[in-house]
Amino acid sequence: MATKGEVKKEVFESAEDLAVALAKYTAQLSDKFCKERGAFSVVLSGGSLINSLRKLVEPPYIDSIEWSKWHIFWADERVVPKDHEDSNYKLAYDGFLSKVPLLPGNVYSINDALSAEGAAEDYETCLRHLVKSNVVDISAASGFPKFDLQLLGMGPDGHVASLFPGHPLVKENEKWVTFIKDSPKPPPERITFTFPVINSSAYIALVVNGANKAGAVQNALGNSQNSEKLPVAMVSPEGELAWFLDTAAASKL
Ligand SMILES: O=C(O)[C@H](O)[C@@H](O)[C@H](O)[C@H](O)COP(=O)(O)O
Repeated sequence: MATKGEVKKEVFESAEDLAVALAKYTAQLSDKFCKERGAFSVVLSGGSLINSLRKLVEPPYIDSIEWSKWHIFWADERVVPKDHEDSNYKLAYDGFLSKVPLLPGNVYSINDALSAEGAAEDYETCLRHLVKSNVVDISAASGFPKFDLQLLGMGPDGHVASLFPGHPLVKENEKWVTFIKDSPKPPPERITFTFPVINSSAYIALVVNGANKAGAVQNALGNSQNSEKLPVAMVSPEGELAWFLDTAAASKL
């Protein structure tokens, strides 16, 4: 069990080693939460993270994980139809979700018929129902939903979810889910979890690879004195933060 506020960091020689370790970590947490709560709430983001989850769809995990107890959410989603190439849902579905026996009703994608603002409100309403029914835990400390595991990537600029450096959304501290219409990374319209929701998590895995991310990793984990904190450096869950880095991303540490 994690110590409150514990930060772990592991650096992997290859993408393969990282994927193996991430699958093991996720499967162990799945066991723990399925036993303790009868459910496992898992938050995905987009990007290369989905490929890093590829070992979960293979033995032994494909057979040993209690997939019917998983509930899948998105830390951020682009406001595009679910079959659009830019959709984080489509990315996750094609690369991961369609390959494991989840219950379709346990996959909480955004309502793609709504505007960005409407979709964010609708997603927050959905989360509030799931907190009431105990599918999603609530943090006694913050009053925000407490997801069992958030699997987050990071952009080269240090963004996490759709919380970008210097953007006012980084400071949102009331809403659970909000929207952005001027994302510096296309597409411009997205919905995103806010920092209080990210930081109420029981476990967060930050999965980061590539030399173009070394500076942002240094900002979060190194001794960068005068640089302003990037969003990734504000990730500080109630529970455990585990960094999964490749050697290139860790090269400035
Ligand atoms: O909607 C998005 O744009 C993604 O969710 C985004 O937040 C992603 O996780 C990072 O940009 C890392 O992406 P890579 O791992 O592909 O660099």
